Amino acid sequence: MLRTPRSISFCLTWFVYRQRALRQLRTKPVNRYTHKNNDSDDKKIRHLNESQEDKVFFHKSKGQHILTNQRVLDTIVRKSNIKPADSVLEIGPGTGNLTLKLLEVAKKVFAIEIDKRMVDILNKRVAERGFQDRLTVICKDALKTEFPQFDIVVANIPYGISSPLVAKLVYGANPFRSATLLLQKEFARRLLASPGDSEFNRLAVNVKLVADVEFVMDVSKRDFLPCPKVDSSVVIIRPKAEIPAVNLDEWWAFTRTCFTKKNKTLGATFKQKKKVIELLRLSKEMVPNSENVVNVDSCDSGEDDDDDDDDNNDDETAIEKFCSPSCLEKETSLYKEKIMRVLKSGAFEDKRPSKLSNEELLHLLSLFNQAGIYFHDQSERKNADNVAFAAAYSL
Ligand SMILES: C[S@@+](CC[C@H](N)C(=O)[O-])C[C@H]1O[C@@H](n2cnc3c(N)ncnc32)[C@H](O)[C@@H]1O
Repeated sequence: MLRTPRSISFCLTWFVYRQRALRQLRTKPVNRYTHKNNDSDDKKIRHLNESQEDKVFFHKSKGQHILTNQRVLDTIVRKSNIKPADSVLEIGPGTGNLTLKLLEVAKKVFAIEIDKRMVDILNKRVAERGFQDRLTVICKDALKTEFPQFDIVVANIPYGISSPLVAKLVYGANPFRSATLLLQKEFARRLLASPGDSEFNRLAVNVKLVADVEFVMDVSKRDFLPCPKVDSSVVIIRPKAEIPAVNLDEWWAFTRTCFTKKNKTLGATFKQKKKVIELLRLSKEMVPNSENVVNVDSCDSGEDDDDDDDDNNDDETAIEKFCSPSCLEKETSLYKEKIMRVLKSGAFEDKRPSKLSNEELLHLLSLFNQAGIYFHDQSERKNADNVAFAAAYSL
């Protein structure tokens, strides 16, 4: 009899505590700085953050994972081979762990950071060390900002912008010696991949056209605060002294076509009706009535002919203004034959893009262009400034 009230009271107490604990869990910021280890730099950062009026929380959406392993930071700086007269560009300095090390060896550091809270912490730490005269912080989105002149790049970048950022660097207007980048491991593997590797894709092809990529080291996720879900790697990208004479817009459009399905044979890719119509439409827009395509006048009106491929309606509508449905069928079929002739002439029909070197791909593109087949409207703008570039191209 006496036991019942006590157990009810116990249950009630347990329930209240549980509700309170659940509420706390729900209100706790997801990326709160909670990681514990004994690394001295870790303590420094936590102390630094706690000394701020507003405590700093790290945002996953901005890729805010702070590198705290001193050995890794030192290796990155050492491998970057920074000369005393060098200006270094750092993308995403965060709280400044890497920036402080860069300032010890470089003449000048330009740091582009999107988060004002990080900029405040960075400026404070840099001023404490007396380096403020050699640091210029640009509080903007690195993809939407013109880069200043720099000699080399050293950065632990936010992984979410890896592809457009690498594109902006290697295809941008600023000449530079090298870029030492800490990247997501899988992304780094794709940059390093060679023809025939499973990771080899359009990114590798496009970067390899203009730069060499060297592997430096893998970095464990445990070396970051807060700890990310993925491991990382450091690579060095070095722009090539000479790059092939190729229209880059044409090259990107060509590699985009070839690598849509990188393991399909080129014959299968270029046989697709949608692809043929796309290329036919482009050739008509560039050179209406050119000898590259069948003359519209030579086609009969053929209004009774059916087209049974509904998938291609958009492309077909786009070129309807040029000819009737039956004429389109004939033109498409003749254009397909022309494309296949080019592939056969270079023995490319049965080859897969994932196994081709850049030299082979360049050769195929030149064969297409010689035959009057283009992948990008040659009359369109050629020199994108590097801000527009990053927005427009993702490798
Ligand atoms: C991975 S953290 C690196 C922090 C620091 N470099 C380190 O190694 O500890 C990436 C940093 O990039 C910043 N960031 C994210 N998106 C950015 C962008 N689009 N432009 C510039 N900075 C950005 C984040 O706020 C964050 O501070």
